[in-house]
Amino acid sequence: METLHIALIGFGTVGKGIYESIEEQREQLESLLGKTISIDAILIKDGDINREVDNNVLLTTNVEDLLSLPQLDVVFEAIIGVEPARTYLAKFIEKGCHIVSANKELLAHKGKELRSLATKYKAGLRYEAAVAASIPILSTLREGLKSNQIQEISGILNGTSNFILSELQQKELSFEQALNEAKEKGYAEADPTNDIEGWDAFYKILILSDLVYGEQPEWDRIIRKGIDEVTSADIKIAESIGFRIKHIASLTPSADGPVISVEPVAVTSSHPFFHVAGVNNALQVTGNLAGSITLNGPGAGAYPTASAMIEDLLSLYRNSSESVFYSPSKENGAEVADWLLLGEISEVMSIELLPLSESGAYYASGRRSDIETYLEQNPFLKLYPIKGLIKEHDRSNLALV
Ligand SMILES: NC(=O)C1=CN([C@@H]2O[C@H](COP(=O)(O)OP(=O)(O)OC[C@H]3O[C@@H](n4cnc5c(N)ncnc54)[C@H](OP(=O)(O)O)[C@@H]3O)[C@@H](O)[C@H]2O)C=CC1
Ligand SMILES: N[C@@H](CC=O)C(=O)O
Repeated sequence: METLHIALIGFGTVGKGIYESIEEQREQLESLLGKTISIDAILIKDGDINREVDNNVLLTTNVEDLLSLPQLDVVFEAIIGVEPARTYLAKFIEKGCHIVSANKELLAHKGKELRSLATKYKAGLRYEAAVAASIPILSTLREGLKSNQIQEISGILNGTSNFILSELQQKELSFEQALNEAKEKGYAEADPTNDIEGWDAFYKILILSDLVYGEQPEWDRIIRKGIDEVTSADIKIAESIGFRIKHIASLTPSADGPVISVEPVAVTSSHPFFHVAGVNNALQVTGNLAGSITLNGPGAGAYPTASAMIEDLLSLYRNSSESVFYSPSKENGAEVADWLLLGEISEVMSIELLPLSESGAYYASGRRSDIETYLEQNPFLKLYPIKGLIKEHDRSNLALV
């Protein structure tokens, strides 16, 4: 049988997960590929750490050692940030190697450049793991919803944030304790700023925007908030009146291009994200023909991420197209939305607020810009968009709480 020569860049949570998963599934993979697999080399940063890998694998801190291998078919990249990953991948693509990456920061910034380089050098570039780890959202969009116009994608896209919010909701833990647990489990990035400030979900939704609409909005026009300002008190008040706070990224088309928001949202029990707990991610995709489809599964961790990357490896040896583009209609989606406001009202304004509890929770309906104007005069109020249905009888019931 022919041999498929592989190298790994990065041997942390994800890199190790890929190595172990290939060993675990070797027989099945080789039978699916019709080739034997050889992991020839691994690039790491710290040459002093002892790594449990086969003696035949070249462990190196010098990328040139990988570039000078006599044959290299596929490079798995799992390091952090744009550089040096971009420079390394460009060199491998120029050699005609296929790339499988999990690096969402790199792909949000440089995906377009790498995709055109890959086309030029006839190399495959896959990155399913970069968005929602094990959930096959990119292949669902590419392969399963090609004939649809995608009207909305919304998702819980950061496993660490969902894990922390769930822990705060279910247990008497501090934010720091929950974050430390997420680090220990390999969900959070080494520097978790990207997770808790919403950057990680921001990069992921940008990758989806590129894939579905062929473009990204201007970054400074995107609302991006993390979970760093969500308190246990917010979570408990919301819970007591039937809401759950979730960190959600949304993508919709508009006449002016894609519109994105990334922020904590109050979801009602009717919404499919209400019960998405722990490290799980979920995506709701609305297609004009298919209607709304929800996918739910592990959004971080060694093996869920390795699963997506190994599926990418298999897809490289099948024929499948790189992207699905759809031109949105000229109509913008409805701008009026439902809002949950938590906190103290200092100045009354001409906006209808429905009290939802005695401990400072209010419902409002209106345009974001109007509500935000209201907030300028009421700095002690926090705003959460609501997702899920609010029926009239729910509103009056809640008002009595
Ligand atoms: N953890 C997860 O659940 C998921 C992570 N991802 C993405 O996968 C990537 C890797 O994440 P993760 O495995 O968690 O990160 P880790 O911090 O666990 O591992 C990073 C690895 O990259 C290596 N590395 C860092 N810089 C360099 C460099 N310049 N040259 C060579 N190797 C380098 C490190 O080497 P050394 O060991 O020597 O320090 C380490 O092995 C990130 O882009 C992340 O966003 C995507 C989906 C899920
Ligand atoms: N740190 C990320 C890892 C997966 O992308 C997360 O928590 O979702």
